[in-house]
Amino acid sequence: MLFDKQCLAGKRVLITGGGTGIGKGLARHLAAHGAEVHIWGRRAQVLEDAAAEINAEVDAQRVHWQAVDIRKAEAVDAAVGEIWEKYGPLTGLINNAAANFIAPTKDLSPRGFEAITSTVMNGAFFTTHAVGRRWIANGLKGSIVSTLVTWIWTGSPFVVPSAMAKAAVNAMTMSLAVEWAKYGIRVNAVAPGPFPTDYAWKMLNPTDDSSVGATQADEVPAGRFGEISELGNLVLLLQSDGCDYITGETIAIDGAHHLAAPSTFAGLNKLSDEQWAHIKEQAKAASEQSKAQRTV
Ligand SMILES: CCCCC/C=C/C(=O)SCCNC(=O)CCNC(=O)[C@H](O)C(C)(C)COP(=O)(O)OP(=O)(O)OC[C@H]1O[C@@H](n2cnc3c(N)ncnc32)[C@H](O)[C@@H]1OP(=O)(O)O
Ligand SMILES: NC(=O)C1=CN([C@@H]2O[C@H](COP(=O)(O)OP(=O)(O)OC[C@H]3O[C@@H](n4cnc5c(N)ncnc54)[C@H](OP(=O)(O)O)[C@@H]3O)[C@@H](O)[C@H]2O)C=CC1
Repeated sequence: MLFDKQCLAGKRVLITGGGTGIGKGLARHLAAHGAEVHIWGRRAQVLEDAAAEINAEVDAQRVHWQAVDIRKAEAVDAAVGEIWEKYGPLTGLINNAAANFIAPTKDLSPRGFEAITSTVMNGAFFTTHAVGRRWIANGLKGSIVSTLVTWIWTGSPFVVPSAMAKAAVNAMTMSLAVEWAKYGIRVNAVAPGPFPTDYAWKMLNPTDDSSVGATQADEVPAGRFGEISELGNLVLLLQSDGCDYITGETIAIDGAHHLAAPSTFAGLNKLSDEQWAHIKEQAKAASEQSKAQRTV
């Protein structure tokens, strides 16, 4: 293990979207290094199972969960208040929850645009605001890390609402780093390259036709996908007290994918309307399955 197993003892970190994929991996990594972790999502059973699995691994009740839809500002504020009252102040926040699917922009409906942007942009703001204003009111320092994507630098066709909303969270990162530095609140972000996770790959690569640069390992200069423990180590460093002078930064962790430029969905330009209809059908079936499990 690169870091001491107790290096995050005394830390209390909220991870939105912490019940699956990268968020769950980060919850596991931070809990394995001594942190108390709070995970959010909209499916109670998924969260309960994730918390139980990690708690069993660390042999402690270190992961707690709440079913929260981050698009609802009041619910976000109430849930953060509940953490403060029941457990104590958070020391860190990871804005990780997201929604996304590939689609030709000309065919996007306003509701499709809103489903993605309201989650990524509004959700990250509501959560940051609910946590940050409590830190400021209580005179506490804190660390915010948002999970972005390298499209904040390159843009990407076929995922325009995601690229726009992630760029907005990048702007929030730089802006609040300046506004909140005087309170000891650090605001950073990570921009992962491809780290295959179940749900993201159902949304971003649902058919054989949709296998292009952004979701492939062969064009990553490092020659492989990212591993969640690597991302975990970076986030751990940003959540620790070891590098307090880093703020306002978005750090790419992508094996140089975006510098070599195959990191977007440009390869989807070749698809026909029929192929897109099939992609939509597959991605929507995956969404419906997960929506049937939502409890909020
Ligand atoms: C280099 C590699 C980079 C990889 C970067 C990864 C980035 C990611 O963010 S991956 C994250 C993937 N995870 C998720 O998306 C998890 C959350 N997802 C969901 O909640 C659903 O899948 C959702 C995105 C569809 C949103 O659900 P909800 O808010 O309940 O929205 P609705 O189902 O009501 O749909 C709203 C609207 O959107 C249209 N729509 C849904 N799916 C598609 C699709 N695949 N293609 C086109 N349009 C879609 C849907 O039809 C609705 O519009 P209207 O028909 O106009 O009502
Ligand atoms: N995987 C990859 O290669 C990359 C991922 N990223 C980013 O990493 C993060 C995690 O993605 P990944 O793990 O792959 O995908 P997942 O789909 O597994 O994670 C998204 C999480 O967000 C939660 N979520 C979505 N909408 C809401 C909402 N309204 N309120 C609360 N929670 C919500 C989902 O849970 P539920 O649906 O139950 O609410 C889910 O747990 C995202 O920000 C993504 O953009 C960035 C670059 C690359």
